[in-house]
Amino acid sequence: MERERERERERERERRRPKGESLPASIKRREVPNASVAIIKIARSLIGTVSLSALFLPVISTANSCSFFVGEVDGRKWVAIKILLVERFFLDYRCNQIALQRSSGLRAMLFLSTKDKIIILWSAMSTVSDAFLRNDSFRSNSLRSESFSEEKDTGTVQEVGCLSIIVLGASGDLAKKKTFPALFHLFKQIQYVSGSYDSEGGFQLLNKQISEHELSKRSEPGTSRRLFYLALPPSVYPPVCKMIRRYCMNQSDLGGWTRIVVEKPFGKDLKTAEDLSSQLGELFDEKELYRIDHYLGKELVQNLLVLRFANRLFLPLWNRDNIDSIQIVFREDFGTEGRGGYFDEYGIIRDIIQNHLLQVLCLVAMEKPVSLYPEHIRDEKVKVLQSVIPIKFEEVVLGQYEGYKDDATVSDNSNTPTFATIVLHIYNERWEGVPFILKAGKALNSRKAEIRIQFKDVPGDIFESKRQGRNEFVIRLQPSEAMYMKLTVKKPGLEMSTIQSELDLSYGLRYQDANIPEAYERLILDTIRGDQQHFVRRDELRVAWEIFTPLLNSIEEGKLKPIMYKPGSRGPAEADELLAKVGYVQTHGYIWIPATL
Ligand SMILES: NC(=O)C1=CN([C@@H]2O[C@H](COP(=O)(O)OP(=O)(O)OC[C@H]3O[C@@H](n4cnc5c(N)ncnc54)[C@H](OP(=O)(O)O)[C@@H]3O)[C@@H](O)[C@H]2O)C=CC1
Ligand SMILES: O=C1O[C@H](COP(=O)(O)O)[C@@H](O)[C@H](O)[C@H]1O
Repeated sequence: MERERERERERERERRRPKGESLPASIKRREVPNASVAIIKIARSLIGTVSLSALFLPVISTANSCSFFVGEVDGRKWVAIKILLVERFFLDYRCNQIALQRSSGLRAMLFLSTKDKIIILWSAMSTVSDAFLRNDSFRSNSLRSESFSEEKDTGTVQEVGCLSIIVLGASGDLAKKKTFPALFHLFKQIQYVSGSYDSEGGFQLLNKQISEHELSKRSEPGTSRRLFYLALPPSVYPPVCKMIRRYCMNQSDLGGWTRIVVEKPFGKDLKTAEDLSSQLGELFDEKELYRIDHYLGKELVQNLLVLRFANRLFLPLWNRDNIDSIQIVFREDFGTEGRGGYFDEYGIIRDIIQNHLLQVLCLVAMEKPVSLYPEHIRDEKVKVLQSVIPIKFEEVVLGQYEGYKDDATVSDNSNTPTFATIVLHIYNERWEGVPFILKAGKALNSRKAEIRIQFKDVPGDIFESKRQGRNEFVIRLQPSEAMYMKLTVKKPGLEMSTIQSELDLSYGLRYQDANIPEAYERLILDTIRGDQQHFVRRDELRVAWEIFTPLLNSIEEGKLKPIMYKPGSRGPAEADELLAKVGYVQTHGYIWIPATL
């Protein structure tokens, strides 16, 4: 109540405050409701070539109101725009864009006194952008331009050309479920062109249609941007990419580009993945290829680096001295549902573990990157993967749910696992001896994805609290994003006894007004920005396959067989036994009581 009253008082103070008050004399604030055009005009007149590209327009025009701040420091003009009711991502993106346009101006702004209103405003936007600003704004311009390679790619040329996103595989399951909803949410404009993937005429027609579209948008030759999204089976990637290379490349010498987004599965094992990489590598540079893994676009996955490296609290704890085991878990409460044919060829290890869970493992286990520059992050991910030692088959439990083979598209004697628990070990200074347990299953009793970090027992425990359970730090990726730390506390009351409780950061409660974007929306925007941080690099992919290929071969040869489990169960009991064997201690009697406001 008191907090609410204080907030109300603050709102009232804000209402009464004359506009511009408490800003330095050289800074003016203007309120502009629904003002995309006005903002662009004013920004242009102020700092010349501000490019608020097509991407910004829908964002700004859907915002409820915009405030922008203009100022002059040491004779240099700058502008900062605050858009209300817009997702955090766009704020970050916009900040970057302004930084790109006038990095000297922005830095001048940040060099103002920390009590300055502007800094408070920017910090208030979001912790992530705050961290970004603090980390990045004081870096050299060359590093910044590397991080946001649009600028690097295009030199001094602004990206103003027409943007076309071409989805190949438009009638498929992935396009329907993920790609189109994300694109529609972002751009609300979709045209459909039909043609065959192996016909030259089809791609010539496609090129004609895109060119006409670009002309209709008055895009200067050389500036247009074409993003090809391959929502296709990997077998057709090479022929389709050849056609794109031959018939659909745009003239890109004035800041335009062509980029290719490829979906998993990137191959079936080390050899097929490497063959595919080589074939695509002959047609496109690595910087043109975006291997998408949508788990890297999830809010709490993107939070991992901030959590680990922006919080002093975790730095000394995050290692073998304190952590006993780490689980990365994916559970789905439905089966293959019409995707049996695809799934039977790939199985749960290729579908979920080799990509999504392994990517999460990288972010949990990697060392601190030199900077947030995408290549520095991906270098660290590769290093941690290279430190994974060969999987021991006795530390693997496979399962298949009863009824899986009833699907007409699944072979009657299928050996394909729909469930797997696999223990990985990372042989380095930080993690030797800590099991990383990757668990994934379909048709289980619940749907969730989480990271569970279990700490070691307290040495010399005078409270004997270990019987209450160990400390666990849980990062729940979905559903209902949350981070919570299970702690032992004194049971409230006269008695000196202990109970399990939690420090709980439930996103739904803490960030009630925040709109968490879909993973695909973020990643598509990243491809347009040219930011490859959240995409899988070729060498990363190769090591990921090196880790799992021997196990996959043994399953294919029938040397390892899945244990049957009931749909709607926890999966094979042997999986929980394996967990106990590698040291996981389940907490009993812990009851979570959700907080209320
Ligand atoms: N902010 C929030 O939303 C919070 C929510 N909670 C909720 O409180 C509940 C309890 O939390 P918590 O203790 O962390 O999670 P759970 O009790 O769900 O699971 C804890 C661990 O025990 C394992 N486990 C569960 N059942 C068995 C079993 N029968 N045999 C062997 N292992 C088992 C789980 O495996 P597996 O991963 O396979 O299920 C998991 O590793 C959960 O529902 C949680 O979501 C708690 C705190 C905060
Ligand atoms: O990549 C895949 O992911 C989905 C699960 O995605 P989520 O974002 O809902 O967790 C899974 O159902 C599918 O089998 C797999 O191919």
